[in-house]
Amino acid sequence: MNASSNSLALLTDLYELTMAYGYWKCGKAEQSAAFHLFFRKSPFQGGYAIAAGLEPVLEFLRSFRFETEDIAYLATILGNDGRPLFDADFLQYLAELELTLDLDAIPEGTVVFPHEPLLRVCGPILQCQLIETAMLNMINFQSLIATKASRVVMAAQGDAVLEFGLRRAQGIDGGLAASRAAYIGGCAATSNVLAGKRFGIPVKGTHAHSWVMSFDSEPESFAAYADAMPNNCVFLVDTYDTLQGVRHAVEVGQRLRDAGHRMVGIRLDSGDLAWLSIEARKILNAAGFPDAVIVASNDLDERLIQSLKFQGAAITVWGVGTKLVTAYEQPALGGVYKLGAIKDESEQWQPRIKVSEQLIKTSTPGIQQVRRYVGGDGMAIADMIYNELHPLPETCVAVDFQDPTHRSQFDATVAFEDLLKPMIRRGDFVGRSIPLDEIRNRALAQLQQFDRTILRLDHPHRYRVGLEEALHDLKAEMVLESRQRSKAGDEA
Ligand SMILES: Nc1ncnc2c1ncn2[C@@H]1O[C@H](COP(=O)(O)OP(=O)(O)OP(=O)(O)O)[C@@H](O)[C@H]1O
Ligand SMILES: O=P(O)(O)OC[C@H]1O[C@H](OP(=O)(O)OP(=O)(O)O)[C@H](O)[C@@H]1O
Ligand SMILES: O=C(O)c1cccnc1
Repeated sequence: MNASSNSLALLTDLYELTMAYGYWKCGKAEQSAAFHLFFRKSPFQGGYAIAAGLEPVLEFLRSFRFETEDIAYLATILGNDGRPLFDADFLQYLAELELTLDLDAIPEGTVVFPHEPLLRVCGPILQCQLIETAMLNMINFQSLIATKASRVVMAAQGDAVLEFGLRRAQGIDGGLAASRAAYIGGCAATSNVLAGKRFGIPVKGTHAHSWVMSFDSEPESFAAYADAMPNNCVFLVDTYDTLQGVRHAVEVGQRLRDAGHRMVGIRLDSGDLAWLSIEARKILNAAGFPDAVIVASNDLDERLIQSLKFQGAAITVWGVGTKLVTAYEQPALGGVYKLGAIKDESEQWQPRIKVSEQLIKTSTPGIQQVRRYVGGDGMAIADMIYNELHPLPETCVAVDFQDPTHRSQFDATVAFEDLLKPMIRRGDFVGRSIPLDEIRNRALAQLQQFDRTILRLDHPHRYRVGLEEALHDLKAEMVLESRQRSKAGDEA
């Protein structure tokens, strides 16, 4: 019997399971821990990211359990000694395991910055560890693509961006997840029909060169397309001679108009997109089609779109595929998942730190929350990461992450929002499932809260993210202690 399940409990790195086994063996399985998922550097040389991937994480957690066939598989894994890696009793423990974790998360579509916890997981350390890899996988990829999309959409300056990436995406899940994330980042539609069905994203498309090539002539191909879909005609005009193609589109467009329909526009997919679009616009306008859209595609990304805008291109809709869905110039967001605190035998939280030679890689201790201060004009002023284990003073001081000599003060009159929201408590979902359109609107609205100097594509102005002073001091103390301990160890 193959009771097929949606659970992805085995979607993990083996070391999560070996650690889980270790925790179980040494009696630490139920010890409470707090982990944070964050990235250290904004992608694409930019200054921000768009949080995405939470809904799939919630789905993963909702369906998380080790099925009979998962347990049977785990029983077949052998260690280096050729014996089963895991005890039967441990596998029985996994078979009965139900997650009892707390999860707080920054909602999808929020503008986020390096070092800010996008997710905070509290509960039995064994459970925290078992879900690490899958959560990183989902948040890293979708946040990366949502960010890429938001840059592309920003470069398009209000023109629609269509996501055309499925055929060159990183596999099936990469294609689906990318379409979802690209929509969050502001794309208007996708060519990916399954993503449309699954996530409710608008689907749009034109036609390929093969359509034109399958007829004896281009006009014949356009006419046949118009017969089949008189209200959905965006003619691909560059199969042979692009400007001649535009004239052929115009001829068919006039026939459509005479029959009471409307040609939507044309698509350019090769050649000098700036020059061709300007010439095509002249032809379309002269023929009485000033509203016909000009779609462009061909290896576009945010920089090329910016350049084409600079050149005065008359493109009104941008079809962007490969470079968007593969995050071509930076194919991964380096999100990590670090332990911030653990409870001791007397149930007191003890902060923990991972010290690194590189200050940027030294983790932040405590149970963290992110506070975003907002000015009277609605613009974000700065973010402050604080430790929920310590009460905040009336006036908070945020010590800049990169430059500790820079400190900002926020008294009780400054408006703020705490970004991490309760999603799961003791295994039960307590958040709200947010429709994708609402997430997308949140991202678009959030971007308005940040100065364009912060959002610009390259060498952006740095938005201030700081550690609340007491947390900054705790971190500094813990780093010093750790250094002293290792020095003492060296000397002993
Ligand atoms: N005006 C422009 N400014 C900057 N880059 C452009 C401009 N027009 C097109 N490009 C880009 O130049 C690259 C090459 O385009 P081009 O159409 O010459 O080659 P191609 O795609 O190999 O053509 P074909 O499909 O006909 O073989 C593409 O990435 C395209 O987006
Ligand atoms: O360049 P991208 O940003 O990835 O956008 C998608 C590309 O995919 C299609 O080309 P393809 O050659 O696959 O098919 P076609 O015959 O429709 O041009 C389309 O014409 C675009 O050029
Ligand atoms: O509809 C289109 O024009 C399209 C779809 C996928 C890839 N390239 C183009």
